Amino acid sequence: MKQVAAAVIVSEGKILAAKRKKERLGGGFWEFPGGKVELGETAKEACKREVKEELGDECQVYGRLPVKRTYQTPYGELTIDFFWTKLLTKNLHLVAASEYRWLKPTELAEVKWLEASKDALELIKQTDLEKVISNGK
Ligand SMILES: Nc1nc2c([nH]c(=O)n2[C@H]2C[C@H](O)[C@@H](COP(=O)(O)OP(=O)(O)OP(=O)(O)O)O2)c(=O)[nH]1
Repeated sequence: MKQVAAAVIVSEGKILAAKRKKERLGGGFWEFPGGKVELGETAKEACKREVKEELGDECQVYGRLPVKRTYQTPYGELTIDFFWTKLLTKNLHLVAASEYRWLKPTELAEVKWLEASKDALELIKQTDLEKVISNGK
């Protein structure tokens, strides 16, 4: 089974959404930056690495979102770990996605998300984002 780590990046009350390039699986749909966990790495480490690869930025990874982990998708069965994440420098190089948007929780439904990201979206809407990434954890 494919194991995936995804970053729910929070900044000033907004969440970073990325649009997958057309030619990729799930192309044209929106997702949280991330990708497959590699051999010998934890999901949290993969989350950090993918943010660096896809956005060119360092980040701080906080806790896991308490949502379902296993999803049946058109691309097979996936285990996805979503992590609350904060960028440390905001030097975004938009390398991996075709487009990015910072969305308020109330605006998340304005883009078409991958099906397996939807539990995370629901949870985000119910969460006080200030609390999630405060305390310098
Ligand atoms: N990053 C991410 N992937 C998601 C989300 N929701 C969801 O279903 N996925 C799926 C899409 C893909 O099938 C899989 C992620 O794998 P990927 O192909 O993007 O991984 P990767 O970046 O390592 O890709 P590659 O190097 O093989 O191109 O997880 C999400 O919110 N974020």
